Amino acid sequence: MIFEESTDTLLEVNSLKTYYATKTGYVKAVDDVSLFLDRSKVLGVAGESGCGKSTLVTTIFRVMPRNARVVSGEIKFKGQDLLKMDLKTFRKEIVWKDMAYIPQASMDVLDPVYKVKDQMLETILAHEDVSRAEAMERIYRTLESVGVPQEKADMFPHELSGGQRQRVVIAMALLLNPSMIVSDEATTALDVITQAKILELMKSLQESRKFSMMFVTHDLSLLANVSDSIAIMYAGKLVEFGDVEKVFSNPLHPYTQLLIKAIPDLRVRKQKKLVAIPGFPPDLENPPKGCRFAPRCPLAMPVCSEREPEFARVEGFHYVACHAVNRK
Ligand SMILES: Nc1ncnc2c1ncn2[C@@H]1O[C@H](COP(=O)(O)OP(=O)(O)OP(=O)(O)O)[C@@H](O)[C@H]1O
Repeated sequence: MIFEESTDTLLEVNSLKTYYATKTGYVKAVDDVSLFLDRSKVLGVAGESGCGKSTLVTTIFRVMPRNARVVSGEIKFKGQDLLKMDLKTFRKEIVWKDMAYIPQASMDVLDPVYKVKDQMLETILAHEDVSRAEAMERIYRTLESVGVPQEKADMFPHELSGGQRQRVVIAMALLLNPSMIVSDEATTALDVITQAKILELMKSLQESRKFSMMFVTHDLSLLANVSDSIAIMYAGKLVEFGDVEKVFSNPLHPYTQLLIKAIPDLRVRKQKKLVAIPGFPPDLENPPKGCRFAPRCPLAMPVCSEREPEFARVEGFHYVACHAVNRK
């Protein structure tokens, strides 16, 4: 799928399908997803747990579980299909250097047996031909830019608080000055105040350093103030994609509408009753025919359980896959 709205494309995911092989069949975790991210922009990706967000991210970084297969599609980064690159070259030339990853669990990146500075040093020296002294200088500068005092560099990850560890992981991601940073539920494990601080830090770093960011979360409310565009996933499918203002002010897909209704309004003291979405996401090994959201959809029509809705442009940079919207 070609998106005309992309003016300065950095990342382009085209018709991507990533399935997991199981004893009984295939879990269609990412099933024909297309999206893009422009340079110096932020793309927010949201959806309930199990909708395929992490599978999308691990496919981009080629760190999928062993039973995962890319069935079809391409992931173009700076015009080059990452899935076709030799894995060794990809790891040496692209990962960390040009695109970095901040996962939910900081300990997935930080090795507990290395001091912070030694891990950071290794990351720099594995990719760049610089002296140790230059590398150390950069480590201290980067730690400072994320609000971690230099002396913490001598500590082991377990000696830091959860928030500090997450800041160190952000510093790791920044070390080689990548063009894109992907954050997968990077603030989820933190308390609400630390979460807000980390989010603010990531946004200010993105603005000052001008990298592109893909921010993945199950919490749509986090995306309103940081994103330029929003992609909503449901059961392995992209159901809505567009400019952040369009998606928040005029959500078109019934699933997006329900997600937005479920966001508490912090300005109101007495909360109206929050709307929980009834039912559960489908089994991705045997997804329902037609629209995967139809069994839970308040607007479902007979056609919805017959035919899959087309992912189509509604107006400007705003796409949706819904029979009810697209037939209007
Ligand atoms: N290794 C695996 N083998 C089989 N199925 C898997 C595997 N990993 C994930 N899945 C399934 O693939 C689907 C998508 O999972 P994924 O982790 O990508 O979703 P998610 O939106 O990131 O959820 P969460 O936020 O809970 O991680 C889910 O149904 C999940 O159970």
